[in-house]
Amino acid sequence: MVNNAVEVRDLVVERGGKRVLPGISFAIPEGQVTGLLGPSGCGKTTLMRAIVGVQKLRSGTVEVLGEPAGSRPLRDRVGYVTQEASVYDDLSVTENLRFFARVLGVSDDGVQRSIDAVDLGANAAQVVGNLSGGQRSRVSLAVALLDQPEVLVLDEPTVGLDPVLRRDLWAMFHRLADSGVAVLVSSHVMDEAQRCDRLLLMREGRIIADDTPRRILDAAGVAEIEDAFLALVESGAADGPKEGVA
Ligand SMILES: Nc1ncnc2c1ncn2[C@@H]1O[C@H](COP(=O)(O)OP(=O)(O)OP(=O)(O)O)[C@@H](O)[C@H]1O
Repeated sequence: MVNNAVEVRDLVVERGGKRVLPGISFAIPEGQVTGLLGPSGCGKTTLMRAIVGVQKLRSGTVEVLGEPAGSRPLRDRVGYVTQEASVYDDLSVTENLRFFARVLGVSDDGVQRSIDAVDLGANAAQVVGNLSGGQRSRVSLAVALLDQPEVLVLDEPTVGLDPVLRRDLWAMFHRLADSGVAVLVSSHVMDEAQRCDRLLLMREGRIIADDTPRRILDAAGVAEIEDAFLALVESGAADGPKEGVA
């Protein structure tokens, strides 16, 4: 049986006076890579913020590993990588990792393991300020991996990466999932959909599909997720809240 790492019920979030999430419910299983896909501005980041517990909720509940999102017992069990690299530009890759390892109480073995996991071994001694955008975001990812989280939330981790690196990162997400981690990856690029075990398709704050890529394609009778998305929008699936927790 697949256990759910995250359960969201009737979640309503308002930002700047606007209802960004109008009341959504869904679950994210452990041991799988779940893709959160939808156009820019549809609410992906807001939803991820709610899952990691840094977003004020208007109503509804978000449970992670059986605990309220953001609660103390989850501190070292949930990893979050934002779109902005949150590392020190004037330190090298290794120095950054050592710094955060000390803060988190992780041994130096963890530093090397994290650097290897994101394939930055060749850049380990380089100052982060001199790295490319994609390399910098991989340093943030390495930091998030330090304490071996059970839930890993990644906001558009593959933006701007070349195809080889993208492929390698997706392979790493699947390795983590195979070890039991619930990996949630957002993207506004629909062609990343096929790399996910499950998909949450999102539009204007609502989840319009929650299933495997195969079943979403079959249900719409199309070959591409982008076409399935369009078919769901045209069929009106995007107009009302989707009921139930998968
Ligand atoms: N700090 C904020 N104050 C007010 N409104 C906000 C704030 N941050 C985001 N919003 C609004 O909330 C909505 C959802 O934004 P969000 O960043 O969650 O979307 P997204 O799907 O992650 O977009 P992207 O793919 O471009 O990152 C947008 O309409 C946005 O304008």
